[in-house]
Amino acid sequence: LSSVGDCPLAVAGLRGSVSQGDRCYARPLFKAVEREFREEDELCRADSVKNEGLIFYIENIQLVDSEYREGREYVLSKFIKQGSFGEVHSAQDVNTGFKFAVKKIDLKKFSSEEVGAWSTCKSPRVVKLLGVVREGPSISLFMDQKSESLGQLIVKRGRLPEDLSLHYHSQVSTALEYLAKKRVAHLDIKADNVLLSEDGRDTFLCDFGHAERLDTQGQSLSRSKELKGTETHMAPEVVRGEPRGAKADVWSSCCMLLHMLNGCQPWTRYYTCRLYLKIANEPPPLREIPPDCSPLTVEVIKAGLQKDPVKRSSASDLREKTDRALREVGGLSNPVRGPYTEPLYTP
Ligand SMILES: Oc1ccc(F)cc1Nc1nc(-c2ccncc2)cs1
Repeated sequence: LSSVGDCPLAVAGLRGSVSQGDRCYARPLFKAVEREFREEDELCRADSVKNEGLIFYIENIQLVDSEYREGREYVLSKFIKQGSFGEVHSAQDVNTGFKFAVKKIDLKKFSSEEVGAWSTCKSPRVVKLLGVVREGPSISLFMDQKSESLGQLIVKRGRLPEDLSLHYHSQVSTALEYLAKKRVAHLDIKADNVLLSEDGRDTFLCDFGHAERLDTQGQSLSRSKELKGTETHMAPEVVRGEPRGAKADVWSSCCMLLHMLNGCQPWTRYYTCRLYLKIANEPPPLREIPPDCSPLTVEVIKAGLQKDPVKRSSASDLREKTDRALREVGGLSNPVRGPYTEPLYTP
């Protein structure tokens, strides 16, 4: 067990236990570990359940005899939500009292991309992945616990004021700028996957369950045509099964901006049927931009909801436009915990 640099890492012992090593080996190792896990005999009996994985931040998560098991080294507390491919609970380390969130994924549904893409992201705008441990037939992903998601705040407030919506959109665009530089597409950008700090002023992107790595041209390496993400926020190229990349996240971030401004997801007030065909064939949902929005906010949404990904703004262009729009409305002045405002339309 040795700590490396400022982020001691427990690297998967391919056989049996959790140990430490260097983060930069996490990804190829994780491919190997994933293969290992898959090939692993399904006969792992309860008493010989394997416990192996990577713990990135060892000071808060304490291994015991180089193992980290639910019910022993940590305990689950309340159920939080159904994340992508697994249930999310809040949890606490028995020895340190450290609280965190954990998503438990069935081994068969586990994609090494969720860890590979996430573990390369070290940005203040992306929630920290604290570690990954296999527990028999499932994989547990540990992350920093946050108080609530942007999705929950929108439900509480009905819809958000323009300045607060632009403030959050600017931060998410910053996260997308970072992901694009790291050649990662998240592919499930939505308010439920944006977590808030205690005071509600800072956002953290989470849930890389649909993430894909990008090539030097910014196109997904996975070549998968699988429909990924949340239908109301899917970009036209995604629903058409065309090559998708970082620009798909830009489209989704503007769907999220409409969700914040209106209090309802785009398309849902006009259609109840499957939306894929509407997204592919109809014009972008610009008619859903609230009439009282400032002109620069309209510019942001028009630039991000270009159906052709080539014409669509990049995350960095969109962040600049969003910051200008926020300045035009006088900056962030509304409180995060403010009054309930009736959504423009309740489905
Ligand atoms: O992909 C994950 C990997 C590990 C986790 F622990 C959680 C997630 N996914 C999500 N977690 C949340 C959430 C967490 C904590 N508080 C409020 C919401 C919303 S989506």
